[in-house]
Amino acid sequence: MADVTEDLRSGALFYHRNPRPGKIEIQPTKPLGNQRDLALAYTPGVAAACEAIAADPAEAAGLTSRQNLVAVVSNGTAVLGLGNIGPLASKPVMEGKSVLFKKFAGIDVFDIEVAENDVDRLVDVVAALEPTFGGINLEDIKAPECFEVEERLKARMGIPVFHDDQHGTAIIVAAAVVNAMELASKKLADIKVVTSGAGAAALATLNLLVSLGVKRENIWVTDIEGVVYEGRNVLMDRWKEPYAQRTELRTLAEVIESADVFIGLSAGGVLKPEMLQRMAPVPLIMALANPTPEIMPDLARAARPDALICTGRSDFPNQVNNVLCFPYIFRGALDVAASTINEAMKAAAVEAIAGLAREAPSDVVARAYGGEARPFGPDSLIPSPFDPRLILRIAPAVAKAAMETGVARRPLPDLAAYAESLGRFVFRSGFIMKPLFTAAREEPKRVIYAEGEDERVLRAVQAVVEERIARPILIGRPSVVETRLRRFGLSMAIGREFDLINPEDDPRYRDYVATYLEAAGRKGITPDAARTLVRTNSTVIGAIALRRGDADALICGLEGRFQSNLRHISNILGLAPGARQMAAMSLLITSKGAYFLADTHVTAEPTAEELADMTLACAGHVRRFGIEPRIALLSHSDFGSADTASARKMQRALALIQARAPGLVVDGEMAADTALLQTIRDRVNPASTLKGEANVLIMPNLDAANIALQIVKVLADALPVGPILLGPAKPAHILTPSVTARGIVNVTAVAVVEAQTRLPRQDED
Ligand SMILES: NC(=O)C1=CN([C@@H]2O[C@H](COP(=O)(O)OP(=O)(O)OC[C@H]3O[C@@H](n4cnc5c(N)ncnc54)[C@H](OP(=O)(O)O)[C@@H]3O)[C@@H](O)[C@H]2O)C=CC1
Ligand SMILES: CC(=O)C(=O)O
Ligand SMILES: [Mg+2]
Repeated sequence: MADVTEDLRSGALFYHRNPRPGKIEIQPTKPLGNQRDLALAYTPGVAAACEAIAADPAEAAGLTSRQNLVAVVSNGTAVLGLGNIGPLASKPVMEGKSVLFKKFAGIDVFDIEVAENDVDRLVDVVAALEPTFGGINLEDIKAPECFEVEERLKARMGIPVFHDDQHGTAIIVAAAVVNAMELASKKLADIKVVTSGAGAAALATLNLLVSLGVKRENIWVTDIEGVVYEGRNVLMDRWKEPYAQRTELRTLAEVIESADVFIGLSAGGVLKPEMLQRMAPVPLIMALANPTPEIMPDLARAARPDALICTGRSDFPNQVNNVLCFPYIFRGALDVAASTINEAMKAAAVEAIAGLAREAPSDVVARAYGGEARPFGPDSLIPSPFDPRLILRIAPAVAKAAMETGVARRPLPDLAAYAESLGRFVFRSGFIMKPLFTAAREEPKRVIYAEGEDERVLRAVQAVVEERIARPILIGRPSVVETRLRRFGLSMAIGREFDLINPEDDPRYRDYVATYLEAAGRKGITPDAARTLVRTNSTVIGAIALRRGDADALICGLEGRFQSNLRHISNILGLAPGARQMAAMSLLITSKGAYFLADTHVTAEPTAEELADMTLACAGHVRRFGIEPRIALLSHSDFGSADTASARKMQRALALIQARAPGLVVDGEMAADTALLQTIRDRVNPASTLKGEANVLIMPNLDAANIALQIVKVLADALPVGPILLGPAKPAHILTPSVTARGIVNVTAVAVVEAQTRLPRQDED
């Protein structure tokens, strides 16, 4: 493998071998834990599902996984740019495509490698798979056979058939061309396009570009035989024929003269630096062969500093790869049960992808690329594959186009709701956070961010502004904030979308010192210390601003220790009426559901009274998520099975809680599995007042809570939200240094809703 380092090669082999061979497995989606499940899933119960489908084939969509199942089919004749390596050797690529379908769009895939090169027989094999699948993705089948295979399958099958190397590639190349021509101020109708390659990807790309306005007479095609010209009879076919030029020119080196766009979909290294010299000003060079591009970007850049350069690889800017398209075009098609993927659906995908690149980059993109996400420009012509907005934009656009062109068998009643529902594939926090975002948007509050110069805060604040959930106030130096906004390509501006407190120069400085001394003068803060801290400690500044009513909520904690931030907040804000101490609740969003844990960050050994306080405070917060709390007081002991001090403490806490909030669903002390599984609870204590799975887990001490939080977070790949600070007089949250921008946005929504509806006194629950 040229241009793939030995390090990457051995790393890839290790990756594929360990911890078990391959990249994908199949998981059941229903329990099969007992005799009854067996009778439902298999015989005799399964007969009911079979009969329903026999009576009405449309029932298959609701009774089987077919509607979310795609076949990635290859015969291994044009595997990447590796050529005809056969179906077995193609399997790693097909498994890879399957993983991408699943990870990016939640689509299940069987990869099907077929040892068959005869077009008739290959068509028969694939067509016969129709009962199994909701869609067919043909992959790495060489031209010209691939054209006929696809055409005939489309005619025969009632489900989408999509040759990814043709159309996935065409769509993403077209999006990049559209954007590049905008940057270069060139019109599609005027540009000269030259290809290297006249295969599946190249010809489909040219067909799409022609439909978008590129003139056929301005297109010059070359392949292994050189220029495709009128009268050539070697390696010609009816798909190349429309691009044959009446010309004496015979080589790529000749036809590249004055070209605006080079599209390489052939083989590594065929484009030479001297050829680039002769291209038009601001040429677009798309060297898309995998794994080795037609020219390496550094060589191209050296030859043409003004060029816009794309490759198919993830290790260079502008990765033009069909992964940006195929998961999402299928998502949209499957979700409306489209009978086909037609031209309108492809055009919608081009427009969605091109448009997305022109939006400001998201924080998730930035994280995936180590802070290297760029705003729209020469090095960011198209979105990155990790842009979470791809699915949100492409799938609805495709579904809409399918509906408008009458190929959607199950049109969606509400496209906006559909687009929103796709968030589940992106932010696992999307659904559970939804009620808070909606509520926050109804009455945005002023939220102050202590670490206003931090990249994550800036990216989060851009999202907060776009989501319209708060009016942000950043603590930071204006020059630093402005420079960083520019560097990260964020469009918001000081005074327009957000306000700033400059710690080095703020007219309210004296007032803030006075407020600080009034709040904390009797808590060991001397006037000298107050003057210094009000200049240097952003948590102190933020808390004072909150106390004075200059803001409605505070978010801090990206810097400094949790306990020291907590001390400042306690000193300056004090406790809410009825609260006896602070506590922290953390939300963990797992694939099994959402769980709230307390006290994960504040009190090392809470008393029974403190546990009762925090439980009631947690219950109030959990309801803000639209969730009815089902609370378990956890212990090593199960309903009295052990007579230890900590078990007795939890029992006492239960009595206190029940006395103060008789209606609350709470029980304990119990073990964690008893809390989470009704079946165990039925056995251990059938009389438990807790029914169903607990969603609020109160831990006996800080160690247990924090350790459980971190273990579940890591092992279950759970998404944490919080910590959510319980007990301060005004909404203030101390995040942890590892928080992400998305985490900051989530806690902002929590804080805004909290500011809108301060908790009732804890014993009013
Ligand atoms: N970045 C991306 O997303 C994608 C990239 N690709 C890449 O594009 C390339 C082609 O894929 P695909 O269209 O599926 O394959 P095909 O086999 O259908 O087409 C290959 C084409 O390249 C031509 N070709 C091969 N070697 C040379 C050469 N040395 N000089 C000029 N032309 C040559 C072939 O010519 P002939 O037929 O005359 O031999 C043929 O026209 C691969 O490298 C693949 O990895 C493909 C899909 C997506
Ligand atoms: C990306 C891809 O599909 C290919 O190179 O074949
Ligand atoms: Mg391919």
